[in-house]
Amino acid sequence: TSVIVIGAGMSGITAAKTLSEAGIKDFLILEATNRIGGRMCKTTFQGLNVEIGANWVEGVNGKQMNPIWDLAQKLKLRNFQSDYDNVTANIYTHHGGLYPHAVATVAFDVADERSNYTTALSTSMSRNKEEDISILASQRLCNKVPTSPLDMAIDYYTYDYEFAEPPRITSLQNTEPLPTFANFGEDLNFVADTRGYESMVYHIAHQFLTTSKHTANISDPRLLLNKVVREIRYSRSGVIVKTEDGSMYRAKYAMVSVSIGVLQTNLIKFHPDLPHWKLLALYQFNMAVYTKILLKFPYKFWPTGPGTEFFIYADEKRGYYPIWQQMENNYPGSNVLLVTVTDDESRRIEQQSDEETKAEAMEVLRNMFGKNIPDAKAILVPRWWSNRFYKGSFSNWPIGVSRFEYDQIRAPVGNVYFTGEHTSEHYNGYVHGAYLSGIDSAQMLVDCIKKGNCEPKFEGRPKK
Ligand SMILES: Cc1cc2nc3c(=O)[nH]c(=O)nc-3n(C[C@H](O)[C@H](O)[C@H](O)COP(=O)(O)OP(=O)(O)OC[C@H]3O[C@@H](n4cnc5c(N)ncnc54)[C@H](O)[C@@H]3O)c2cc1C
Repeated sequence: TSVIVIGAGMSGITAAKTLSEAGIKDFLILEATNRIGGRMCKTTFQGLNVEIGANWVEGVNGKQMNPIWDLAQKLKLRNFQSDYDNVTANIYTHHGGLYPHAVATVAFDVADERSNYTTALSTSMSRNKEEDISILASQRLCNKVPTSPLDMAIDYYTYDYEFAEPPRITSLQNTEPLPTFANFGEDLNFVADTRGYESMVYHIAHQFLTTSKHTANISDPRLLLNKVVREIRYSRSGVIVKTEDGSMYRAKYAMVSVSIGVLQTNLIKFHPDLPHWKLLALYQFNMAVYTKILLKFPYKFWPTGPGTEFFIYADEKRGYYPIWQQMENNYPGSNVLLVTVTDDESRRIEQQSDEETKAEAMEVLRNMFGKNIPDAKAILVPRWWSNRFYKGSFSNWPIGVSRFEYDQIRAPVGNVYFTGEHTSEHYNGYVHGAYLSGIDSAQMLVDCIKKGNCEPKFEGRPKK
């Protein structure tokens, strides 16, 4: 085999397809789980097909076409443009009831000023090649650090809800403005299709892997499921990949597409160890945790209709069951609510029972809607952080990592290549980042195999 691709999520499958199209067809894909798609993953909840991983096509209706939006349209994936416009009118206090619209509007205006300031600051700092700071530091500079429950809730909605980490951690210069929205557009479209968002990965796989005529399942012997890679030995003569079941595979090259969260653990042992420069870069980047909790009710007690899709709960504790989405648009008649938590709250919730989480969520809902609402009949709590094959949901760019270090994350080490959303040049954290990185990393490898160009050029270290 020429290449062993490790992992069959969006990036691994796209990388293998790119290799195949370049005539490199003797590859093998080793995937730890019993399915392809990775963090694009549907499941059933109370009779609905729902997404526990990626849900939105992010970056729609902009000056460039997001390739994932293009694919979603070709596949006619059922989707809905998320309506955030009226969220100012839907912010609940932790004492019960809504904030008066005028109060919330003023708070949103201040948040807008803060955000405009930070974006302008980021642009000028990048132009002047100044060192990066956190988003929080930029908020301090404009003397507008959010401290009240209302301001913190709006701040959470602006930053944590996108990056899954707070402004004190997130890099200013690498997120403001964010290439996803600047290039592909500001809109987000929520996928709610019985085939699942993962059907996009299957669609790509079907274009180059053999499919069984009877079942439409992938039957290609080059895709091996339930193969947990535990060791990669690499040397000038090639790679030897060992899996948990004791199998051993040889190839000239490896393409590693596992998440940066997995690369930060010792699930996969590299022999020799990855070099210090590589480890430093991998360990400095962050794997954030974003958790979408679904709750099913006997009936609706929340407002529905235009302008009600999203509502915010402003607790004294920042990030405590903060962002709610009612699913009437996406799953009519389902009586389902989605609440999103991130970061430390996600980790805390993953470690407690679902019953405890349900009780906490119910208390929050009773704070918002009163004591007489019915208990949830069912709850779904995904656990991406505890899962050894993911260790979180997506990468987030922290302060202290420059473009130079970022390039080290995606740089190959000998004949071991790296791909995945965390290696995307501009779109880390997103499905389109995973897709584009699969193409880019495979192209790097094709250049090496076909043209002997095995030392890809990245930007040098910035001069101080
Ligand atoms: C909760 C959540 C919400 C998200 N929301 C959005 C969203 O709305 N919009 C958006 O654009 N993006 C979103 N994302 C991010 C998006 O899902 C990812 O960026 C993208 O799917 C990552 O693809 P990937 O190929 O890089 O990695 P993965 O999908 O993680 O693929 C890597 C594969 O490697 C396998 N693997 C791991 N370890 C091993 C091993 N040792 N041996 C063999 N195989 C292994 C895994 O099982 C997996 O299949 C979300 C992610 C999560 C989890």
